[in-house]
Amino acid sequence: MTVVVRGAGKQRGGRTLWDGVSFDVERGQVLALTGPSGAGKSTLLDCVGHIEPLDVGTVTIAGTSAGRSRRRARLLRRDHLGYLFQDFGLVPDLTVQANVDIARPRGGGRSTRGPRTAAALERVGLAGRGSDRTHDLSGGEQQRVALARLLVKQPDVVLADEPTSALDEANAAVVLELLDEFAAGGAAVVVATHAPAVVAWADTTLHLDRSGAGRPVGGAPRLPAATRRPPDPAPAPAPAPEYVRPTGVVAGSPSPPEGPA
Ligand SMILES: Nc1ncnc2c1ncn2[C@@H]1O[C@H](COP(=O)(O)OP(=O)(O)OP(=O)(O)O)[C@@H](O)[C@H]1O
Repeated sequence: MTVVVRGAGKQRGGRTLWDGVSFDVERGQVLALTGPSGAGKSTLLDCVGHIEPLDVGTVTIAGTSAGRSRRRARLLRRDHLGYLFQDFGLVPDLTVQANVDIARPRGGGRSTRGPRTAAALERVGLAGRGSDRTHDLSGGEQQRVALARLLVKQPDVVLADEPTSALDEANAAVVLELLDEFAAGGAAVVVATHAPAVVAWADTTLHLDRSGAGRPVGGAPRLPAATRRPPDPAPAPAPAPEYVRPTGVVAGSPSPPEGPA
């Protein structure tokens, strides 16, 4: 099990965002975190990502629990975790190449960095753009740079916060396709999202209901692969491009929540 969350709770401004949250994400599985705005999806993602601590409970990543140790949390971030942030998480004054080179590649030393970066940029459609300044790129292009960084890093766990919300359909399809590849390669993927198409694409859903108790009311059984596709697009002047998750992706089932039902 790559991600194991048990009895997690978090308060913000004196309010319980969520409490008693428990879930597992296996290798190759995609979990969608859903819930209304302010329910604490991004905060839960940050806690799983060891960007901020839980108030109570535990998060175990690839068999390691950092507990209260900042050093262990930093090592988990470095060695196992990869992020797609809503604001792309890039350094605006650096070039595209430098932003991808920030990633610490799994296996291989510095000598492999250049070729890996070049291959990753080509994979996301940014070949030849390595010397561009990041702040000159469109939002979709910046998200592609962030994806290239993940391709170099190849993390065990990919955490994505609204990864398609600022993108047009073509760029959103690229993001889901790449996230699919990470899952197919054995990563556990957790996506905070409002997008019905992303929820339909994911294997399982964990719903934060903003009840104060903050328990996950979701954890829907994984849809059969054949039905795991975005819903038919609403009638529109032009048909929306649609991304269908390929079959054969390894995926598991969610563990029942441990919190109060
Ligand atoms: N650094 C912070 N300090 C205090 N409160 C915060 C902080 N960050 C977020 N919050 C509050 O915590 C609550 C949960 O925020 P969060 O961004 O996790 O929700 P969300 O479900 O991801 O929302 P959205 O769908 O709008 O992105 C909100 O009420 C927010 O105002």
